[in-house]
Amino acid sequence: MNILLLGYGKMGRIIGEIAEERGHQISGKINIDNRSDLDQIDPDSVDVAIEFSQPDAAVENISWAIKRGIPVVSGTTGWLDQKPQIEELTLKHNTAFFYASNFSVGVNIFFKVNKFLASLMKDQAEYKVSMEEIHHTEKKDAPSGTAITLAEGIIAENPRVDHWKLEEDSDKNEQTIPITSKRIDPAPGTHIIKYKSEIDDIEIAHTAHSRKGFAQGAVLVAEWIKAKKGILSMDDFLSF
Ligand SMILES: NC(=O)C1=CN([C@@H]2O[C@H](COP(=O)(O)OP(=O)(O)OC[C@H]3O[C@@H](n4cnc5c(N)ncnc54)[C@H](O)[C@@H]3O)[C@@H](O)[C@H]2O)C=CC1
Ligand SMILES: O=C(O)C1=N[C@H](C(=O)O)C[C@H](O)C1
Repeated sequence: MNILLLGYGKMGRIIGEIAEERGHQISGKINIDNRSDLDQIDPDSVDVAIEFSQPDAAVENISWAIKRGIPVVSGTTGWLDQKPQIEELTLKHNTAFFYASNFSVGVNIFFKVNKFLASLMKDQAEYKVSMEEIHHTEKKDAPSGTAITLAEGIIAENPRVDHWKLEEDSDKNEQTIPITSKRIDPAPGTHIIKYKSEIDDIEIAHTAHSRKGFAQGAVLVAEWIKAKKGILSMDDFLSF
C-alpha cells in the first residue's frame, strides 16, 4: 500500500517506520517547510493519507487529500470544531475519513472502562469526578483530545455532570468535570480519572510508555480503511 504522511514530526516518523516494517511504501513525507512537494504527488498513486500535523494545519491537510479522493486517517487533536465541514467534504468526494483522538488499543479499552465506571457512579452523588492529563512540553493543545473524549464518555453516562473545563478556569460548579493539564517531558501521554468522596477515592489511569501504540493503531486503521467509504471511527474498527 502507498501511504502519504501529512505531518512528519514525532508521530509521522514512527508511523513511517511501522508502515515500512509492515511492507508499505511511503509516497511522501509532508511537513510545514515542504508543503509544495504536494504539487508533485500523483493522487492516483496514493492509497491512504495519514495525517498527524498540528491543530491549525489539520483542516488544510485533510481537505487536500479528501478533494483528491484519497481516504484519510487523522489523529491531530485540537481542531474538531471544524470536523463537520470535513465530513461534508468526505461525502461530497465519495471517499473515507477516519478520526480518533487516540489510536492505541489500551486507551480504547480505557475509554470503555471509563464509561462503565461513570455509569456505576450515576447514583453516587457523594463522589466528585475530576481528571488529570500529562503530556510532553511540545504539545500545542490542552486539554488533550483523549481527555476530551474521556470527559464526553462520563457526560454521556452520568447526568450529574454536563460539561468539562480546564482546572484553571473551573467554575467549581458540581456539574463541571475539572481537567488539569500538566506538561512534563518526556511524557507520551497519561490520563487519570478520579472520583473523590469524604470516605474514599477511586482512580483509574492509563499511561503510555511510548508513542508506539498510537502509531501502530494508525497504520492498522490505514490498512483497514483502504477499501472503505464514509465517516468512520474506532467504534467501527474495533470489535470490542
Ligand atoms: N490520535 C492519536 O492517537 C495521537 C494524536 N497525536 C496528535 O498528533 C498531532 C501531531 O503530534 P506530533 O507528531 O507529536 O507533533 P510534532 O509537532 O512532532 O509534529 C507535527 C508536524 O506537523 C508538521 N506541520 C505543521 N504544519 C503543517 C502543515 N501546514 N502541513 C504539513 N505539516 C505540517 C510540522 O512540521 C511537524 O513536523 C498532535 O495534534 C497530537 O496531539 C499525537 C499522538 C497520538
Ligand atoms: O500530543 C500528543 O502527544 C498526544 N496527543 C493525543 C491527545 O491529545 O489526546 C493522544 C496522546 O495522548 C498523545
